[in-house]
Amino acid sequence: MAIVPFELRGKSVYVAGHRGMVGSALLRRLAREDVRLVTVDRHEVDLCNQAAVFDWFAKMRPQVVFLAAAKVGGIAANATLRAEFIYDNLAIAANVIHAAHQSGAEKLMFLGSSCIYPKLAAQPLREDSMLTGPLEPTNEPYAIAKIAGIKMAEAYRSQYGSDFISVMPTNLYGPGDNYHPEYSHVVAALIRRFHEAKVAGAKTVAVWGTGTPRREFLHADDMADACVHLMKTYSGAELINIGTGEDITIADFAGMVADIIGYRGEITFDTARPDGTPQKLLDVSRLERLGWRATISLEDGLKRAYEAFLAGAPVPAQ
Ligand SMILES: NC(=O)C1=CN([C@@H]2O[C@H](COP(=O)(O)OP(=O)(O)OC[C@H]3O[C@@H](n4cnc5c(N)ncnc54)[C@H](OP(=O)(O)O)[C@@H]3O)[C@@H](O)[C@H]2O)C=CC1
Ligand SMILES: C[C@H]1O[C@H](OP(=O)(O)OP(=O)(O)OC[C@H]2O[C@@H](n3cnc4c(=O)[nH]c(N)nc43)[C@H](O)[C@@H]2O)[C@@H](O)[C@@H](O)C1=O
Repeated sequence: MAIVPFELRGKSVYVAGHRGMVGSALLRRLAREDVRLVTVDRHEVDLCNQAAVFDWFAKMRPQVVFLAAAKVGGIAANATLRAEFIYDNLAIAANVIHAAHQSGAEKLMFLGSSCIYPKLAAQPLREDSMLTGPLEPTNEPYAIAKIAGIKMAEAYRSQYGSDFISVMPTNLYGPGDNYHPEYSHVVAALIRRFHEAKVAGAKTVAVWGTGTPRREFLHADDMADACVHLMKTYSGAELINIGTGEDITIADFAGMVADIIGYRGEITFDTARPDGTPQKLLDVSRLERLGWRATISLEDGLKRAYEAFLAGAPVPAQ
């Protein structure tokens, strides 16, 4: 995994999805770089609208693109809104990747997800395990759309020589997360639920599933730093996992969140809710060979995420 330097300095950099958790973390991180940041709000350009995306790219011609925009959600959102997850994420990937090619973007980073790996692939998950087995059913539509984006980036590199790279983040959390009571990811869901239980003096809190699945959690600010690092150092068709290299059971994680929030009641497990993938710990050896490691510990990251939650960080409309 050779380092291929890419100069960001002085470039126009478009962050697609700039209002989201990762996108806003990218804006914070890129503020430390000498770049010209370019963003466009969803009501101006819906990235599912091909003509609008093509027109905007033809006008703005961003030199560098971080494609963080997507329809995103936790296990219940993915299992329920299956058509929205596949349509929106296919459309966003196809429109933005093609527009970046048409407008001559120098480099593009596509954000995939760890759910693209087979449900029961060997752990830790290596990048070359993609498409070697069946996917986790709850998020298959989303995963298929993400795999299509990955394959698009690869195909444009092959046919046109486009410097389009794909990264596979693990589960993420942090400021600007989505706290929707049903559709959020587990970190945001438990922060909100334990906080509300503490405030209400509730005796018990139900955590979904059996508590036995294992998950790896990376703070959004670490994620943004890794993305900028890889944009500056990596060029190739191979995927790069982005994670911490450590995981925890949902049961132990729930206990950690309860302790940080100060909830002292009982934790129960609602096994009518799905567990999803039993484990999805990423092999981060490629990332480490490219010179990056996570720096925000789960405990410190959760404390920061809870502070952001309490400070009323933007919580998207329900
Ligand atoms: N969160 C996680 O645990 C993980 C996330 N990822 C990936 O990281 C990336 C960022 O995720 P995250 O920040 O958590 O997601 P968020 O939902 O916080 O942000 C997604 C952003 O995409 C924008 N967006 C969605 N659809 C459209 C559209 N049709 N047109 C324009 N903008 C649109 C949203 O805009 P608006 O706010 O205006 O709706 C939002 O700003 C995604 O590609 C996701 O797949 C990968 C692994 C884990
Ligand atoms: C990032 C990744 O995120 C999704 O996959 P996931 O990791 O399974 O998603 P999750 O964060 O929602 O759940 C993780 C685990 O947590 C348990 N769990 C407990 N209690 C709650 C709870 O209250 N809410 C949620 N959502 N989960 C809970 C839940 O039972 C499961 O075992 C993909 O759809 C896809 O989007 C993707 O790529």
